[in-house]
Amino acid sequence: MATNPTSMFNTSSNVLSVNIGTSIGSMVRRPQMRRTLKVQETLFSNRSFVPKTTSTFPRKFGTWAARFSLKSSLDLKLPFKPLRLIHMENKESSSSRGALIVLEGLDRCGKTSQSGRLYKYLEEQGHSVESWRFPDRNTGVGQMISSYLANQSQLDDHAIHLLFSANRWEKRVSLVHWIDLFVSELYLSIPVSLMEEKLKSGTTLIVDRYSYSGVAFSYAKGLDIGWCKAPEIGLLAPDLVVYLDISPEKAAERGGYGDERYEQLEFQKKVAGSYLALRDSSWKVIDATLSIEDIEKKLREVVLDCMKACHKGKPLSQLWPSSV
Ligand SMILES: Nc1ncnc2c1ncn2[C@@H]1O[C@H](COP(=O)(O)OP(=O)(O)OP(=O)(O)O)[C@@H](O)[C@H]1O
Ligand SMILES: Cc1cn([C@H]2C[C@H](O)[C@@H](COP(=O)(O)O)O2)c(=O)[nH]c1=O
Repeated sequence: MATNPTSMFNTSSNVLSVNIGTSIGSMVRRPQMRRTLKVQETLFSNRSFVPKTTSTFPRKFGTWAARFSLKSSLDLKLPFKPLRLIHMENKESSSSRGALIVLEGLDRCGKTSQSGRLYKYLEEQGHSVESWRFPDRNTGVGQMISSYLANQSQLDDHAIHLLFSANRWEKRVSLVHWIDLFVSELYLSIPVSLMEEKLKSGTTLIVDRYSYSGVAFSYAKGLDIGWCKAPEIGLLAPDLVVYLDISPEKAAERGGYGDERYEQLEFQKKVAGSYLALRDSSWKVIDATLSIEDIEKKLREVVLDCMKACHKGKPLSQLWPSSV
């Protein structure tokens, strides 16, 4: 039995498969479970809901329950058999999509300044673009992270690592799509990947820090690199990672340095070493000690190239590109 939820689903096709029988059966019998079901389905979200390797007992029970519930309890005359698969073709072509651009680097290297400038430029050029950042401190998980970074709370290194990762997973899925199953109170939620959906609809995402920060900072604390990467597996892989390269000493001279937990020279030196271990073919390195304007120019070049490739049909992929 697969242990990684994402590995249980067919991610290569643009088809959504929903085992309606099982879901309706459970929902009709125990309406209070509807919320739970949605959460479970959200956790297992991807292109197909039906795990291929799960035990058959719950599925068969769900089938029976669906038939029993729908025929006997409610005596509903539904225009479909209780158990069937819905195949929803995703009309959005994978050929013309936005790019997932990630900015990485040591604290104070200039990511936020460059994200803002890049966003403004792309928007002015008429591109559909959004600026994201991790940690997203607006969510419940993000607030715990923020309090930890501000030294207002203490957490085990593994625990904070998992919170950072959870903060990325919670931005991956949004429950915005619902299918009306012809019965007023019965709704089946279709989890939609927030990030994937945006990219497929043509929006380019500029993301200030991503999984690479997650691994680099925890690995710098001495945690096992494979362990650090594991919770990131299955998140979308960036199309481009721009590493803003600055020495820890120079970064420490910049304004605002030292405000948060990790902004300490010796630790940042270790983080710089961790980043080196993470570089792969999706990375471009830009000298972050250049003027803001020069960095901006170089950044635009690599970003526009990447956006062109995505527009032409470069497929989306998942982390982690190399073996853990
Ligand atoms: N190229 C640059 N040259 C000199 N100073 C810069 C440059 N880029 C940014 N700065 C300054 O460095 C400081 C940090 O910049 P910024 O907030 O953009 O970095 P950051 O990487 O987002 O930081 P953090 O990771 O700590 O949030 C700011 O005071 C900013 O004005
Ligand atoms: C995403 C992420 C971040 N961190 C660290 C890196 C920084 O020191 C802070 C975030 O600060 P910012 O000013 O908001 O960029 O958190 C981390 O350790 N793990 C992560 O996944």
